[in-house]
Amino acid sequence: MIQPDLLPLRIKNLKKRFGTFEALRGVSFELRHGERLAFLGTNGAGKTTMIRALAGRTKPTGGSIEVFGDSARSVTAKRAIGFVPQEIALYGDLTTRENLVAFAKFHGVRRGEISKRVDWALQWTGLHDRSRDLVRTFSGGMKRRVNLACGVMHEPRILLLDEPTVGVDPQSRERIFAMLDELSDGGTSLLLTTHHLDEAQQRSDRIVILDGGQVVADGTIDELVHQTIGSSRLVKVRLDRPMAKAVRYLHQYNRLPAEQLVGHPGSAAFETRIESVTDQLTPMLEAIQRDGYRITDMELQTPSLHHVFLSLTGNELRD
Ligand SMILES: Nc1ncnc2c1ncn2[C@@H]1O[C@H](COP(=O)(O)OP(=O)(O)OP(=O)(O)O)[C@@H](O)[C@H]1O
Repeated sequence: MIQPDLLPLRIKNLKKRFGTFEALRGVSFELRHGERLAFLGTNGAGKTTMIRALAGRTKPTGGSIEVFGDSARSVTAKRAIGFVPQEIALYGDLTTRENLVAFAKFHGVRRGEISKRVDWALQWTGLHDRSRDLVRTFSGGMKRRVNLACGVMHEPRILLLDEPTVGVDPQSRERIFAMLDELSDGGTSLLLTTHHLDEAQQRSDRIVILDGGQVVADGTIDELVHQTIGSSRLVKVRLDRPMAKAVRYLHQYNRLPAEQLVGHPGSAAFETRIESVTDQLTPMLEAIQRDGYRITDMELQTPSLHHVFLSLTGNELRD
C-alpha cells in the first residue's frame, strides 16, 4: 500500500558510467505528488540515461532511487512507475486493441480488469473507431498516442516520458498534452524530458536543467529566472523622432551605469533594463512625453526559459 505522505521519487547522487565516460555525475532531485516535472538538456546531457535508470532499464553505477520510499527494484516501484520510451515500441502487425491487451498483460493487469482498461485507453486516445486497425497503418501522431496508452495500462502513479512529442505535428502535440493533463488532473505525477523550451515553460510545474550529466538548475520558471537573470526586464521604446536626451533619461530612471545602457542618441529607438515598472518605467515615460516626444511603440520583455537556459549552459537547445 502506497503511503500518501511519501515522495513519488527521490533521487540522490545518481551516477552512470559507460566505460570511462560518466553520463550521470551525481544527479539529485525529487518528484512531488501530482507534479508535472520537465527535464531539459542539450544533446547528450544525460536525460535519456536518467529516465531509463528510473524506469529500471539501465543500472546506475552509484547513488539511489526511492519510489514512494521503497527501492527502485521493489514491487511497489514496478507497480507505481509507467514508462513511455522515445522510440515507438508497438507491434505493428497487431491492432490497437491487441497492442493494448498485450501491454496490459505485460504490466500485470488482472484478467478481469483488462477489458475495462482497454476501453478506457481507446476513449483516452480518441482511437475507439480505429481499435481494429493495424497499428502499422497509423500516422506518427496516432502511434505516439497508442505508445502512451501502452505505458499506462496498469494505472501507474508516476509516469516517465522520454520526449513524448518528438516528431509530431502541432495538432498531435496538443492532443498528447490534453491526454497528459487528464492524467495529471487524476493525480498522476509526470516526469518528461523535452527539448522544447516553450513546452517546458507552459506545460510543467517545475523544471530541472541537466548539463553534462549534472543538475544545473531546479525550480519553477519564476525561481529559475530569479536565480539566473534576476528580476530585471528589458524595455524597448520607439519615439516619433530621434531623441538626443535618450542616454540621460536612461541614466536618470534606470540607475544603471552608463556602459550598461543601450541608447542610440541619434535614433528614435532605445532599450534598457528596469527593475520596477512603478518606480522606473512610469516616471521615465512621463518625462519623455513632458519633453514633447510621442511614444510610438513599446515592448516590455520578461526573461524566458530560453534566456535562463542560455545563461546556465551557454548553449542553445537543438532545433
Ligand atoms: N550505452 C551507451 N554506451 C556508451 N555511451 C552512452 C550510452 N548511452 C548513452 N551514452 C552517452 O551518454 C551521454 C548521455 O546520453 P543520453 O542519451 O542520456 O543524453 P540525452 O540528454 O538524452 O541526449 P538526447 O537529447 O540527444 O537524447 C551521451 O554522451 C551518450 O553518448
